[in-house]
Amino acid sequence: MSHVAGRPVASREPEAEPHGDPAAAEAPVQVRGLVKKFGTFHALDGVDLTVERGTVHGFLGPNGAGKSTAIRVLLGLYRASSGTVRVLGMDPGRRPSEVTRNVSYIPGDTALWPNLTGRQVLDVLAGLRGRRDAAREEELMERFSLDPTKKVRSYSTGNRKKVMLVAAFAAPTDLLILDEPTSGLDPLMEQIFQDCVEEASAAGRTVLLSSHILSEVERLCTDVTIIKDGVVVESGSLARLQHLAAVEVTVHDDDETLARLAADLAGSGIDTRLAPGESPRGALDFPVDRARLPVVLAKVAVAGSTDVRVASASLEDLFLRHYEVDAR
Ligand SMILES: Nc1ncnc2c1ncn2[C@@H]1O[C@H](COP(=O)(O)OP(=O)(O)OP(=O)(O)O)[C@@H](O)[C@H]1O
Repeated sequence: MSHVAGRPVASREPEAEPHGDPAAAEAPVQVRGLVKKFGTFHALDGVDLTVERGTVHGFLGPNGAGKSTAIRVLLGLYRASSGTVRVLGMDPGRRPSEVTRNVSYIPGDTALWPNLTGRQVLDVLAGLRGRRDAAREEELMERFSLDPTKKVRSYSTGNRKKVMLVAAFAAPTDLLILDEPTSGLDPLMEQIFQDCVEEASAAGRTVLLSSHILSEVERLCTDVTIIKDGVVVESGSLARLQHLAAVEVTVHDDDETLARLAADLAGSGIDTRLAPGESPRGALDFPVDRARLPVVLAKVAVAGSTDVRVASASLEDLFLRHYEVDAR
């Protein structure tokens, strides 16, 4: 296998879809009504997902929501039970090898060949793909501080992940599908990962990023899809979803004024999270639907409070809304 080390590997099969093809004009990932059953269990139950060209799209959801299953269908590793799936203009169920050759994929569980060195793994992966940017691989190995001469079995979890990161970012692909790519990375490497995603995006590459690290998604992603129990519960641009979600209102004043305001708001059905008889202790801090904000501000004005702050929901607020329903 090491015979291909350090030099470009010739393509053994024809390219999937040349650029300029009508397929190049459509969104790199288009999924409609995707159902994936394991026996009678619906792991995915009618999922729609569109990842537009050049975007970094966050794919979020609680454990067991169906993210990895959906990603495996995108790569042709699982067959869809029903629905339509197009990746780079191809049906991965019918052309799995062409899809995998043209997509940089980091699986959630990084099982590599234990007897190969990091470099030999990169050789194999590049050989399977049929195209390689060896100079970029060297640069990324340096940035991720990866010693490619060690055998995989001696690598830590983080170092195994780095081999996949180097292979994914260095490969000359237009689409990266990354399934929890930073699990096991230390904060410094996480930072380098984020830089690499931003560089990929700046170069016009499209990224689908499954992650549990909300700060990572908030920094990197333009769009998000949140999935739960195999069903999409939110999807769209992050800015729009944050706009539609509840806002957080904070009012500072003396306790007497705040207690009066809380009672007034409660009379209009707005819960300020202040239990009966509880002191506001200098601040009221509560979420409210954006549509009801004018009512809240009118009551704040009547109370005579002037120290008021309104903040958009964070991705965490958005996400926890769905988690909290789960916990009930
Ligand atoms: N090969 C399989 N056979 C049977 N059930 C499976 C299989 N793969 C996944 N599942 C089930 O499908 C559901 C979705 O799993 P999946 O791994 O896609 O979730 P996930 O969103 O990636 O979760 P996590 O965040 O924990 O990685 C789970 O209930 C899981 O147990």
